[in-house]
Amino acid sequence: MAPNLVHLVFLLLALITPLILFLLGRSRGSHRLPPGPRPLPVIGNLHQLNTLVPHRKLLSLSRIYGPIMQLRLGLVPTVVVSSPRAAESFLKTHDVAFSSRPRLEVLEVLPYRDRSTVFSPVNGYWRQMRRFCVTNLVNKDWGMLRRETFRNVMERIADAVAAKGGVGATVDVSEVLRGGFEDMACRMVFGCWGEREGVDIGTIVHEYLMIAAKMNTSDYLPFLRPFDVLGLAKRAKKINETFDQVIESIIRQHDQNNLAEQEEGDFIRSLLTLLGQAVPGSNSRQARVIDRESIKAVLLDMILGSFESTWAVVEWAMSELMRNPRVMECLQGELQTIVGMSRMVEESDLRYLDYLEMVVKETFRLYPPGPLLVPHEAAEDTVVEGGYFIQKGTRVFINVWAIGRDHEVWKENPEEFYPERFIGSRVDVKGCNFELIPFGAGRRICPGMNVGLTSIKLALAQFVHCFDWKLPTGMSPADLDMTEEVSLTLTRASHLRLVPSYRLLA
Ligand code: HEM
Repeated sequence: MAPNLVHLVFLLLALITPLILFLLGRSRGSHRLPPGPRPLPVIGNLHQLNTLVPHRKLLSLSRIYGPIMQLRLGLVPTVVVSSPRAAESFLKTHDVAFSSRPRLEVLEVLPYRDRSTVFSPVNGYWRQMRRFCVTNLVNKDWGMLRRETFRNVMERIADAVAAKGGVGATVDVSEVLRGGFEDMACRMVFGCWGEREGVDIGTIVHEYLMIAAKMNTSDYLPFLRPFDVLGLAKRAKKINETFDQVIESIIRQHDQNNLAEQEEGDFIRSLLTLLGQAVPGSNSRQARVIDRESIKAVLLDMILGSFESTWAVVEWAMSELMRNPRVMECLQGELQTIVGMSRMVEESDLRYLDYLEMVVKETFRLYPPGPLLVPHEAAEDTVVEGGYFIQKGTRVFINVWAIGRDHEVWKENPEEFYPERFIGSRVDVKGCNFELIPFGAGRRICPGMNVGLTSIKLALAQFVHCFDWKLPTGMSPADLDMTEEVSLTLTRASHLRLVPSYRLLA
């Protein structure tokens, strides 16, 4: 678009926005809106979130304006929730009203956009597909796969150590973790390894998460949609074509074989048995029957959900253990006592590893993989905690990252990695204690929570039990770079590189 036209559009909006807002304000009657920073014409508070780490900026704003804070991002009213009590009001007391999802622009270019369960409103289609995934994927017994995956990962590390004569090999822990978890996710969801037709599925997933996480101007200033200002729609189209080719080839492979001879645990084959089934309560935008697009959408949902969120937690936990040798020593001591030094950790050991449990909770508190959850949207006008009025259509961010640092809750030095804070505490991560909700809570709580948690615990236990770890020569714990990168997932910006040595008896 010619620059003059863009200026004209902005000028017009600058003139009419106050009027629209005035009219919207009148229709709220006497209700009280949450406090928040004053928005600018047209862009609202978008300029305040122009950062790579919006959860941090939102925390500092909430310290000024309170745990329920109203912003205007472009034309979209947005509420940010930053305390356990406020989160409970949105995700439990008014769960029905806030379980919807906004329609993001990048989704519009996906051919199966209306079939995604992650971005579907709460309806019959969402319920049916989510239930199906829980029964046929998430609740399956993945013990053997996990055992094999982490045994392979440990062997790869041992090979690296052996190649250097037993000492001094530097291992890219981030890369090893990512590889192991991605292969495991691909085998669970697709029944194949993470590379397909020369395409690395992990790279596709990362690109999707990066695109979905960008503060896309067109989502907030819808009149800019035709111009794809940040080029995100173009990127989404491209990555989608690649994903579609990969997923078609995987489905065809499962399709060619006889469906009657269904192998136990083959998720795609189970999904294919749904083809043509009617969807209860489907709306006009979604499928009335389950079709091939629905199957692809669900596969994309599951692979997006299960990739980065898992390995990122182990990566952060290992980083904190390197910065806190005392905690590492306690954890290794527990493993030595409970598991012994002559074998690797088994899944059946996990229930006895209380200190490991606390280390994992502490990692989730400081590094929740989804720092703002997936955005929710108000499906109806609602009055929440504190008597604040939340208008239908308001976008809702739950700042889980800020809740994990709430001074009112985590009184003893919230910034410190201190697993012992959970001794004698009943707080867990499963969505009932709103001070720690890395998986969300309520209707939209992560369906992959149990499988994710077990994989994380087993991976971390193996890393710490099978090897001793040092920082590369010349580096002290304080030198470790802890800079964050946010796609939809909070990961380390730089790879974690460490030097392992054998720990278990041969
Ligand atoms: C440590 C591992 C994981 C973490 C921390 C995590 C976290 C989350 C979070 C925060 C949400 C959004 C909740 C909300 O909007 O309120 C979510 C949703 C979701 N997760 Fe996970 N997740 C993990 C593992 C998994 C796995 C292994 C799968 C699949 C097997 C999965 C599949 C999904 C799906 C499909 C949704 C969308 C649910 C919906 O909108 O109804 N996640 N997850």
